[in-house]
Amino acid sequence: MFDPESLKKLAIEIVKKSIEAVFPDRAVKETLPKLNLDRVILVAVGKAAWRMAKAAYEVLGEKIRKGVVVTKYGHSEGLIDDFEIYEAGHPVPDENTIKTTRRVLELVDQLNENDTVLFLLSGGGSSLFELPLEGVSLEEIQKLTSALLKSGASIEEINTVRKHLSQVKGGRFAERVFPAKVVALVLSDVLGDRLDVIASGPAWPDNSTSEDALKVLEKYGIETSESVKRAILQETPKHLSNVEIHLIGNVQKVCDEAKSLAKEKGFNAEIITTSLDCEAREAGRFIASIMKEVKFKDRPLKKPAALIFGGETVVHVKGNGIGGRNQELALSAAIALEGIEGVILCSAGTDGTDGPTDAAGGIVDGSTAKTLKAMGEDPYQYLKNNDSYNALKKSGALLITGPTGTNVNDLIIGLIV
Ligand SMILES: Nc1ncnc2c1ncn2[C@@H]1O[C@H](COP(=O)(O)OP(=O)(O)O)[C@@H](O)[C@H]1O
Ligand SMILES: O=C(O)[C@@H](CO)OP(=O)(O)O
Ligand SMILES: [Mg+2]
Repeated sequence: MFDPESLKKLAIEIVKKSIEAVFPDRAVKETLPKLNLDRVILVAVGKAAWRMAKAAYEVLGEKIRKGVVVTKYGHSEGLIDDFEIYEAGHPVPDENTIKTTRRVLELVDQLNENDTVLFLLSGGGSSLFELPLEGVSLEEIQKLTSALLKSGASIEEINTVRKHLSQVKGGRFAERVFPAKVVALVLSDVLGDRLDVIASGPAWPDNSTSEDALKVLEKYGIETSESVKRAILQETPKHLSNVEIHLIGNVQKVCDEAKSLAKEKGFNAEIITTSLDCEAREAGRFIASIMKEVKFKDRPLKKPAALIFGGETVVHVKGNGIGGRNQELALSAAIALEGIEGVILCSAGTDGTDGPTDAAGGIVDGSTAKTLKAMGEDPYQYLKNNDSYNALKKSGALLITGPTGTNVNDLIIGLIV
């Protein structure tokens, strides 16, 4: 039915088309017309900010009085009318983050109760939209962010800390906009779609407390200064009266699309989970074990089968290699699938940038590990050193899409024939 090359092409096609289904322009254009907005100040923040802003401009045009966009380096695609377009640091904030956030606050400070801020929010916003509380320096925030990212802490834990050190996170941006109104369109890259966790919830009441934040630092043994601890004790807002939020895209949507595409191609398809959140290498091995079950025992699905997973695994980085959670998951699966024919696994970050690399993820089969060994390389050593990027590069198993403009977690599909 499928030779290895056509199976690989099919897997890539399903992943790419599924990601296209959650492109921000489609999601914004479906929602905006229903909101009857006029004379808005547009603020777009996150990895998908540029495309969300462009789509909003195409729908609202002159109804937008002013537009400010801040996104990750390399993620803006030119001018949008007379909007102010900025790029800043991700996943660690930098000087441009601070400069742009000050500019946004300067704009919203001039608003009154008759004004509306159209807030287009997507993942990555925690690093791209930040102004630390008084007494906390950018350097301290940068150090804390890097330590938290490497610690294996979940995004919910990371953002619990970040919300308690910021003038714009944990609902404080909506507070600053008051008495003007915030209408927010949100692309979720957080499992369970918690609105106070996505991009650290700038326009949503914070469900976490100062105590929760201190507990996260203790749990991961992360040292901080006295001034940071004092800042954390300032509690975030728990109620907001000026916010309307619309969730316009998430990992469920991208998995639904993958399932229907796989079924169209004649596969028995099932979404196994949309909340995959364990260590990437364990996920890779476990998914490979289910793929073997289908291959040799036709369960839980009969061949030809498509297993679909959504979520956001974590990587506890100990080695000094380069990679990302999708690349690490793919390499781990490749090791477990070695020698098995008629299986392919593709794992991709929907934003197109997996970890600090230019890859979206990896696409592996039963020959990937063998290819590395034939070069005298040991796939397991690469995994141990968190060097999945180089292992997949050497074996021609990197998945490159370029920044996709969207950001709704990770999509993994396993095809078995
Ligand atoms: N060498 C590596 N191997 C595997 N994962 C890594 C490596 N370096 C960083 N990471 C992981 O990449 C994550 C950040 O990647 P990124 O794709 O930018 O996340 P997101 O898309 O959620 O912003 C970090 O949480 C870290 O755990
Ligand atoms: O900005 C953030 O807080 C997170 C979650 O929304 O996004 P990312 O993991 O892409 O940095
Ligand atoms: Mg990413």
